[in-house]
Amino acid sequence: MVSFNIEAERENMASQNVLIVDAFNLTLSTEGLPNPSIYSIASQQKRPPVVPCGGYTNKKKIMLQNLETNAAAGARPNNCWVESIRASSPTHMKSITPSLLEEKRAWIIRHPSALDMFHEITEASKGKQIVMFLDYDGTLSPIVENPDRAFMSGKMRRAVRQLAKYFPTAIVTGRCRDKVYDFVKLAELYYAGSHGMDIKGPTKGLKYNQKSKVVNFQPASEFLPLIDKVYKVLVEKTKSTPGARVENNKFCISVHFRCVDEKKWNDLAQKVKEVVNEYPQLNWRQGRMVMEIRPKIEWDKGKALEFLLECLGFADCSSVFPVYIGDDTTDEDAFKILRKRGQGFGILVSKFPKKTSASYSLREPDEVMDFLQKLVRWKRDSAHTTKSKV
Ligand SMILES: O=P(O)(O)OC[C@H]1O[C@H](O[C@H]2O[C@H](CO)[C@@H](O)[C@H](O)[C@H]2O)[C@H](O)[C@@H](O)[C@@H]1O
Repeated sequence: MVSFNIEAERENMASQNVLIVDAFNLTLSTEGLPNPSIYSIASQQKRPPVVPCGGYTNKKKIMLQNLETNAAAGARPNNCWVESIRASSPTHMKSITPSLLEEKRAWIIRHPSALDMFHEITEASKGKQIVMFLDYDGTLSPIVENPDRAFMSGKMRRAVRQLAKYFPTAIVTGRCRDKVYDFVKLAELYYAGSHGMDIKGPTKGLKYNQKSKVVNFQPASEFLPLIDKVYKVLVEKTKSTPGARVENNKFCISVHFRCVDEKKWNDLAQKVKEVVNEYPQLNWRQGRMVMEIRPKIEWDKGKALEFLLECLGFADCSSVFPVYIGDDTTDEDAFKILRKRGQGFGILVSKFPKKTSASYSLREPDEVMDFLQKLVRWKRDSAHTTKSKV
């Protein structure tokens, strides 16, 4: 039986900018498009072809608006984007109806809980080397208002430490690598910061494969001075917007609006857009109540995943089983790569139906921890069984 807390669902939808619209009889999907975030009905002339999205049926539709498309086209920030976030906030959103609950059930069938499907997942991994990829915010730590206080719990840290004893483990995050290391504090992990643009291998040597290489990779290093400069400009430009916060993530910049009065969202987006428009080498996309500004290079979390597999000596290996767990639109790049390779699985952390290329779901960081602990117990038990047979 699927049950969920409506208020929590609303908050989650609001924080991830998903809008459920009664009035439109359209179904939009981001299938097959680069970096899907949110597609807008209002920007129909510009939006890429619409593909029916089989899962979302009936009168209620998920309306998606792609900020990145607008940004790339040099458009003004789309009012529809602000409207979509506003309309999905707890105070504005319409009630959750039986048909939405029905959609939720249908979604869970397509993206079942990785905890419920644990046996199937481990069966599929048999004889293969599991490699773990973990996003940070919203996956290992709960979403909080102040990004500097997004601490992971001691229990979660112990779970990740145990995990890394059995499987090569990487943190793949939009954050600056040093900052995420300060939160995670585990030297035995691989870290891919700035959405994969800053990758470093373990400082505490762990060798899983004789072919593995030392890792230290920064594909956007020439953008460093530009990012620094634009960060300063954005701080200056947004300082008059109460609650706005600009975070320097080394190779990218986050402009947070979680604490900004929603009446000011449009203004803020306009300011950010004006700055980004002056630098054709940069673009932006949307995360959870955040605008992410980054270099226009062909690099993302999916590419980082492939790069790390290669470093670990698993480039053309059919016996590797990558598992990627993440909650944000930027994690979709990695989920897609796994589908394309036909290896391993993506697990989306979300409490509500959301278009995703992940195969499974987990509702929140606590469930991620349960899953990681279960994986460690399973590995320990199977190692024990193998030994006793010998
Ligand atoms: O790839 P991730 O590890 O998920 O990082 C993406 C962004 O996460 C952080 O922002 C998000 O979490 C904050 C703390 O819970 C929250 O306040 C914010 O609204 C979220 O968007 C981080 O601060 C950003 O720099 C990352 O890019």
